Amino acid sequence: MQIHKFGGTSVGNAERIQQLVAIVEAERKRKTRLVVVVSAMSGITNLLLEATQQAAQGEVAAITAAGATLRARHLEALEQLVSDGAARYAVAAELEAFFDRFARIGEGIALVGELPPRAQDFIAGLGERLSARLVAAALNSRGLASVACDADRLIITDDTFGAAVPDLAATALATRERLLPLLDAGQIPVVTGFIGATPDGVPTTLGRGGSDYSAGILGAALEAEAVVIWTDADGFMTADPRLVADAQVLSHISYAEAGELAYYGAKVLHPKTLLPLIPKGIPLYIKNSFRPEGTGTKVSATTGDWHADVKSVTSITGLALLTVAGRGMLGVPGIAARTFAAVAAAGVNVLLISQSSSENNLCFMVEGRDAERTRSALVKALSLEFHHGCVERVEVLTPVAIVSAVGAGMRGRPGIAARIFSAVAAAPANVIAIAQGSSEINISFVVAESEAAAAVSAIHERFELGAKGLG
Ligand SMILES: Nc1ncnc2c1ncn2[C@@H]1O[C@H](COP(=O)(O)OP(=O)(O)O)[C@@H](O)[C@H]1O
Ligand SMILES: N[C@@H](CC(=O)OP(=O)(O)O)C(=O)O
Repeated sequence: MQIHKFGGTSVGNAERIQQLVAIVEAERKRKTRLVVVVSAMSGITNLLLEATQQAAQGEVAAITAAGATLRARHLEALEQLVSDGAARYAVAAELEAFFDRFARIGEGIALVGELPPRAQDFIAGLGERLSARLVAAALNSRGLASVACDADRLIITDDTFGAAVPDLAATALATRERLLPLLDAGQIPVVTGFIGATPDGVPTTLGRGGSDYSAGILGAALEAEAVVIWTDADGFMTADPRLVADAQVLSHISYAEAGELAYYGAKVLHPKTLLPLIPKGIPLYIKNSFRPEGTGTKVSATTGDWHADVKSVTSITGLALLTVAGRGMLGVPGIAARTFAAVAAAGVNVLLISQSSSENNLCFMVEGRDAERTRSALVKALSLEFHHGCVERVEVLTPVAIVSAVGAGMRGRPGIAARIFSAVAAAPANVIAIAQGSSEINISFVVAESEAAAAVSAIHERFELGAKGLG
């Protein structure tokens, strides 16, 4: 049994869904038991969230406008995908019920002028409920028996709306109980990615981009033999192909390498996807739905791509660097603990940490949108340190980017950092802060956002990642 997940671009319109059907048909010939996981059509999650946020400001017209786009995109695709009138009518009626719920909840939000997290999560996951029905209808009209399944009856989570944490044991039970009979009956379940529900059935979401994670969770629950992520890139590449024209596909990398790459900006995979798969040793494949004949990338416990050092360079932009500084910080215990406790209490995610060895400067990276909130939380939490003069400043530098060089072959090999930083200096790009984990498979550093692309290209070139052609 395999899980095949299709991202927003791969279900973005009728033509893309036809391509999905062709892929599933070909895979079905190789494997009888398949589970399909789908994201919302590209742009739909943003449309839904932006409209409800505007509604919460009292702009009810935003709901009407978004509702019209939602309806047009899905009904137009349905029209092209299902020729049988009765079948189309039945699916259209299901979709209409969701459009109606969106309008009613949206109007309610505008009326009360507030967007409760619970309502936000329900709205955020509507796109997946719609696309799952479209995809199942398209598969059925091609003679591939399918049924749309809402994951709020499969993936059981806590109630952290917007970033819900799955209960893997409860999920395995629910998923096996509901999906195995469908698979036994020769059906293809088409499961909504991104969404789950609390044990009492309140819908949640797994975090933006979380449909990949859904595929990983379902893969582990069903003990799949493989999880395949269909996206719009050929696989994990030596760099983002939008930044480096001669980036190459990596044919086989390890879970650890893929985890680092995903965490540090390779958007082809949500960083949490591998977590449920690793303990079970289930391999994951990334493949391009625009070029299904390509070999893609295999991700497993071992690494097949032999490469002596750096394998891939990634970057994340739109970040801010916060620095807590003061000459009096030297030898004062607990400043780091108080700093990060305050950051955690503000609900802010830290992407990288670096401390100068003289201990008078501690810096870390957060998303740009969290910068001001983090700064004020720190000024408040460190008020005693300010008072005693051991902390003198909390500074924000933005926009900055993290650039990361990743490769299992970097471990224990001297001279890699020197080659990375001489390439970056020649780019030219100025390195603001550096971090290396003790796993030694990743060196990350901070540059001004405007210099990130040049730094990525310079490392890619220095390590001959384009020319060599890995794998
Ligand atoms: N190292 C990398 N390897 C491959 N793709 C990358 C890498 N870094 C960034 N990307 C980008 O990630 C994009 C895929 O992410 P996304 O559009 O979110 O996919 P989907 O909608 O299918 O979930 C690719 O188009 C590619 O430009
Ligand atoms: N639709 C959701 C979940 C998702 O994973 O989408 P995609 O696979 O298109 O990145 C989002 O936009 O966050």
